Amino acid sequence: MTATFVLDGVARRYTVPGDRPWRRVPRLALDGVDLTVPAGRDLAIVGASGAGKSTLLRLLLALEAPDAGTVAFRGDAVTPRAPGALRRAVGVVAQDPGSSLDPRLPVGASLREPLECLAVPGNHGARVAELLDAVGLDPAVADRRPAGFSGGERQRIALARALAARPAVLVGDEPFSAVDPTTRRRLVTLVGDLARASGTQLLLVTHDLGIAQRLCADVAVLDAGRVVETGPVDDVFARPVADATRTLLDAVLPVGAR
Ligand SMILES: Nc1ncnc2c1ncn2[C@@H]1O[C@H](COP(=O)(O)OP(=O)(O)OP(=O)(O)O)[C@@H](O)[C@H]1O
Repeated sequence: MTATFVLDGVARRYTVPGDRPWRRVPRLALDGVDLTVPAGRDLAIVGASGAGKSTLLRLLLALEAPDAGTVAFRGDAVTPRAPGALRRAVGVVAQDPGSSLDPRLPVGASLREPLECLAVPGNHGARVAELLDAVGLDPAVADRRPAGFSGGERQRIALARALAARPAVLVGDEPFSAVDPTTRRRLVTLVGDLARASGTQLLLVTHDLGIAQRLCADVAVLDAGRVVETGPVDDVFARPVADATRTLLDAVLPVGAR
């Protein structure tokens, strides 16, 4: 079966302010990344702050082009100019639900948007009600604007929006970080259940190794712009090979210990 994503020798360079106001220096956010995401295998991308995780997602989503190397989605090269089938097949949920929900629109209209943009057949009103119900909200709230919801509720709505057009792949950049631990636990279970029910493949960036293990079969560890370890999440966490993986595992605070 064709892999969902294949990255081959991908590099991404930004220029950032240097030691003088007029100086700009290059910073390599991704440095020769080779990564294959097989179809049907949920993948967590983990790594320290600044390792390049969000940059990797932006390239996978064809929001930015690599400076070197190629990104392919289901066998076809993707770039911002030629995203191909990517936009239709992938739902995206960001860390900050505010960024995916228009504050001026009632949430029902926000949920309808992807259905209309992608000309999804069927009754959109009924689908919106079904989505709100699936994420544990009363469909009657469709008339309210995002400001009328808590952070956790907004994150649920953002999730419903990302799943609205029944994407083959759900890409999330820290989608559970903006909520309290109880809501997070509920959302993690919800995402797992919804993804399983609809056969949606998950591709998640997370700092939370527990979430990575709970939701994903595989993990890729990023360090300083390189993939330093990949494999089944249980194996990698039980027998880490890369120093960066060990450092991440050592940093997890066990509850109950002092
Ligand atoms: N638009 C940009 N302009 C300049 N530098 C950038 C830009 N985006 C990312 N970088 C730099 O590239 C590197 C990787 O950033 P990225 O956001 O991908 O890391 P990350 O692993 O997602 O970090 P975090 O976990 O803190 O979100 C960092 O050094 C960052 O400062």
